[in-house]
Amino acid sequence: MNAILAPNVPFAVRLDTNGRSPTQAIRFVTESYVRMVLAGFALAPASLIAYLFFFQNPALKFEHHAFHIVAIAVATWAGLFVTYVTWRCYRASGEPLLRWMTLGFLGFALIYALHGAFTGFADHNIWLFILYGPASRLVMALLLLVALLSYGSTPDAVDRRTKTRPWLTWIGLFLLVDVVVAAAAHSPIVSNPALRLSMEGGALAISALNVTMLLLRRIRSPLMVIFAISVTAFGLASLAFILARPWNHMWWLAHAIFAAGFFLLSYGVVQAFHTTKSFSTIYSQEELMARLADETARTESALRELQRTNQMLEQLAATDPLTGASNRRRFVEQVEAEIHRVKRGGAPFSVLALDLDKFKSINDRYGHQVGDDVLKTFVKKCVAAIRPFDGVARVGGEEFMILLPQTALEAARIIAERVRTVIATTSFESGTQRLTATVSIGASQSGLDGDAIDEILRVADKRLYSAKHQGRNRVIAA
Ligand SMILES: Nc1nc2c(ncn2[C@@H]2O[C@H](COP(=O)(O)OP(=O)(O)OP(=O)(O)O)[C@@H](O)[C@H]2O)c(=O)[nH]1
Repeated sequence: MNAILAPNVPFAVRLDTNGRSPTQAIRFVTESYVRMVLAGFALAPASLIAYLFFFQNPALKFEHHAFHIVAIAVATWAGLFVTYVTWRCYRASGEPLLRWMTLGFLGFALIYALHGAFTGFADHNIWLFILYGPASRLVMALLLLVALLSYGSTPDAVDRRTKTRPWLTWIGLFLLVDVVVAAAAHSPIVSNPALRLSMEGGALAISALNVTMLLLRRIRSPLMVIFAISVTAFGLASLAFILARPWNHMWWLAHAIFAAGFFLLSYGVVQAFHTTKSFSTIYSQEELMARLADETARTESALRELQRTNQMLEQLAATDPLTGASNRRRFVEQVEAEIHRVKRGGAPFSVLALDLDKFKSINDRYGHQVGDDVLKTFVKKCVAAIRPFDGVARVGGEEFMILLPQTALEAARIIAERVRTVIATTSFESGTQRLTATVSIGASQSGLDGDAIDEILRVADKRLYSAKHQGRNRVIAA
């Protein structure tokens, strides 16, 4: 395998002509490809416009009033629906871009509705019917440009979002545009083609400016990419309307391009509605993945912390707070585990029962604090005298037990003797006090002295009390 792979390695490195690693090069190529695909997608209507411009038969027309009325009615209702969804997003996020987009959709719907409603006037006053189209596109293009200019601005305060008055003012303004267009359609200036062309050309220029600014500001969030493609479609639709004559194929194509852009933008709005209710803070897949990784790392570290805390709590719950030795509960668990191990064929274990001699008189003579210090030192000395895996437990006031896994009684006796000697030769210190103490120890072995925990501990206890009765400071193992 290596012989085959080896020549490929320098080849892969040679791919890197600009000092980029191969993965960066591939990334650059794929990102460029995606940009080209998006640009191609946005500009696809241009090829249709060019096709009709060069090959359209000027005699061909499709003048169908009912169809036009239905199409514009659908567009108007869709416009009002999108206005509502965009407004809901704005109410939630307060994003100024969404405020202006809501106004753009609302203005478009209120003006464009008359383009459909006045279809019947096409034969009497064509301008009354036609002019509402460019007027609605111009108004929407303007408001979408302002929307882009407000991209990334601070969200509006909640009380501002809920005010109805500004919305009513804007509705009034849009209705005024309706009236102005009707007046223009009845005035002599309407015969000047510059009127319609300036409105449509204005919409085209503003859409082009909008896309240029988007590209210059390098705004690449997923919804703003949709915004850019849609605005490009609006601009191209205006271009097609400029080149069209009412009812010819270019004219219908212009409607279709505009509708495509409109529905694409409405898709973006609904995406925002279902996610962050915002156009600027919706995340790309990469950002989401990075955030997910961050959150996962945070959760994992919190889990580790929780585990550490749980272990600490478990340790605390199983430990005697004064001496740090295991408590009775933990000791019993450990002995039971040993019993199971022995039952599975393991070597026997032994236990030692230890009781400090005449501890009451230490307390009486030196005080309780000194007694406490003696107990602490006693545990330390025991731990030092036994093996690391043997455990010391405090099972009563000055009563302790030591578990000696895999230890027969004779070995337990030797260990107990070592503990006894260490304690008897220790100088216990507490403040300025120095004192000595002794310990009595009883030992028992699993199997030999019983198989159940109660039996084994009882025998150890019995021997401990024999040690006491025989004069203390001694070990009894049989
Ligand atoms: N300082 C201190 N003393 C304790 C603690 N727990 C129990 N004691 C004392 O330990 C003493 C145990 O005394 P006894 O059970 O009479 O036995 P002893 O004096 O050790 O005599 P023998 O066991 O017969 O050798 C009592 O005085 C208890 O108050 C503790 O946590 N700290």
